[in-house]
Amino acid sequence: MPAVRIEGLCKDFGTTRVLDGIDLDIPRGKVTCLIGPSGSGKSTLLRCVALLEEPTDGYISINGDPLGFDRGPNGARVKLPARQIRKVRSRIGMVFQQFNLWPHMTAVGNVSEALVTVRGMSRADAEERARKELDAIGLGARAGHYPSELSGGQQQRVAIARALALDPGIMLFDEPTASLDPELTGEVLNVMRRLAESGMTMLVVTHEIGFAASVGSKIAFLDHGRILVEGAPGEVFAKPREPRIDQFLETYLDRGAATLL
Ligand SMILES: Nc1ncnc2c1ncn2[C@@H]1O[C@H](COP(=O)(O)OP(=O)(O)OP(=O)(O)O)[C@@H](O)[C@H]1O
Repeated sequence: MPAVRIEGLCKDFGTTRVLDGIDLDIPRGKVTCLIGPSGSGKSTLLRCVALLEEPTDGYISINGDPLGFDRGPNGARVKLPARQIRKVRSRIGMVFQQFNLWPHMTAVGNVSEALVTVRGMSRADAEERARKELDAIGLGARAGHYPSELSGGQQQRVAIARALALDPGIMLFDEPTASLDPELTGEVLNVMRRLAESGMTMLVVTHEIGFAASVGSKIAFLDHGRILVEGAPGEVFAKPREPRIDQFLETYLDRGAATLL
């Protein structure tokens, strides 16, 4: 059973259909990357899996458990009760393009807060756990620093530690390096690469084609709300390619990635 199964997923904003019947399995313990032109629906798809957007139609399941909606009698689509939704949703961690750290809290405060408020841990236990998470991503020495005292790359690593502290089974990343200067991108990608090596199930929206080609075991190329091509990097990027993928690569391919393809 895949970690995440997406079936017939559709999302409309007003009269515009942004996701148009997405079927995708996210394998357990692997990295799946969503790539595609701007506006193709990548973030919307990820946000539906995180339940930050309510799908207009279709189904998502996490380890076989329905997320948000289930099939009811007579094939009707039934919204699940809030408590059930929260339980399945709690297995998912998410990292955004913007780091969204609390400015008035230190790194350790940012990582430990949800452990206290959501998981009910004591403040002392939560801070001990937070320090371990920060150590693991090389930020142990910055535990007492405020976000304004950290670089963008360090702030994003704190955001990753914050998500990991809640022990998610699946991590979603929405263009986590898009707001970083190129010299800070590498440190965040390295943390993600190590997380992948540890066997974390990851779904990553990225324009970092080199990362997708080297770390992703599955790539889904979205175009106008549909999956145009899906497969291992070797299949998706093999020549001759879909003309839409060629066009996309011309726009986004950096020199580092060009040597990989
Ligand atoms: N809340 C919203 N209300 C209305 N339209 C939206 C909303 N969110 C996204 N859209 C539209 O849905 C389409 C897909 O957006 P989405 O952000 O999912 O694309 P994307 O592939 O992630 O793009 P990018 O690479 O630029 O981030 C776009 O046309 C966008 O304008």
